[in-house]
Amino acid sequence: MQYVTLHQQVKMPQLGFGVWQVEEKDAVPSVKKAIETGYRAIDTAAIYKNERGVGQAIKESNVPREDLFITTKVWNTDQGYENTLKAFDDSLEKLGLDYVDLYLIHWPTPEFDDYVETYKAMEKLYHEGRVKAIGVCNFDRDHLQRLLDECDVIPAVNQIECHPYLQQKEVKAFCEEHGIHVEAWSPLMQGGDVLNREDMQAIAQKHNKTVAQVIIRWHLQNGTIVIPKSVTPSRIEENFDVFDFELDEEDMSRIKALDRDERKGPKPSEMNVR
Ligand SMILES: NC(=O)C1=CN([C@@H]2O[C@H](COP(=O)(O)OP(=O)(O)OC[C@H]3O[C@@H](n4cnc5c(N)ncnc54)[C@H](OP(=O)(O)O)[C@@H]3O)[C@@H](O)[C@H]2O)C=CC1
Ligand SMILES: O=C1CO[C@H](CO)[C@@H](O)[C@@H]1O
Repeated sequence: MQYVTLHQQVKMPQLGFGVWQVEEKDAVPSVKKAIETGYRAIDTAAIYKNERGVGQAIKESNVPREDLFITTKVWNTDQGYENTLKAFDDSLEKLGLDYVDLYLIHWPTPEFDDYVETYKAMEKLYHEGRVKAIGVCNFDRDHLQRLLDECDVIPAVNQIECHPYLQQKEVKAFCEEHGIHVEAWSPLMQGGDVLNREDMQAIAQKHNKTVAQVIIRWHLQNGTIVIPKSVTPSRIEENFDVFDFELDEEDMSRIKALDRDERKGPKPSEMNVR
């Protein structure tokens, strides 16, 4: 496993396991399978409604807590200082843990203008040692700049939609400049068309790998943290089997050329749902 070191000197596995759209009852076998396979980082969120299942799988895995890296997120309706503290307690209780490794703001929802207060509550949790690191999701440069100007703890991570069709050059450059790690959500474009492209299949065949493995490898070689989701045991294994090959410069530049600003999710500035 490869790790990145976050601002808070915490080590985070660069490859983790995402659990959006994994129902509570399926979260237990899926997360247990992931941990057995070797994943040590799990990415959940209050809104995924599976924190109890994730917590149960963690317990049943018998892997020491300190060897696991658990991320959860504060949902839009729980933003604001006091609400965030309550939402965190609720997530912790559901997970059955006494700390989480990374706590993230799920969306900036800029029209409500309360992500700074939300982040300040997360700073309190960080100073109390109840979260090892804090960060954000779906923050554009101007949202990040406000946190840098008005808060004390630099976000450890910005988790954003990122895959070959949406390579996020601008936000990535800003994050790199400020030492904020980029984490890719929907790294496989939710299992979409990109997996069926002939040019991607040619790269995969060259390395005797699948297109999904090539894309995960591309994220890793770009220095991005990556959290593919699957409830299919063979794919859970496949997505982890990416440490025995390397894409060459030609492969990397062919994938780079696929960037076309195509999203699966909303633009951060336009996601103002509460
Ligand atoms: N912060 C945020 O706003 C967001 C965060 N996320 C996080 O990122 C994680 C990953 O993103 P997600 O949107 O789930 O999408 P992914 O890009 O990880 O794709 C998941 C889909 O691809 C399929 N799949 C997985 N592996 C393979 C494979 N090897 N070959 C073919 N198909 C495959 C899965 O099918 P199956 O399960 O049936 O095997 C599933 O349908 C989420 O689970 C969540 O933790 C996601 C969205 C937004
Ligand atoms: O992580 C995510 C998946 O679930 C949410 C909706 O229920 C999305 O908005 C979010 O980006």
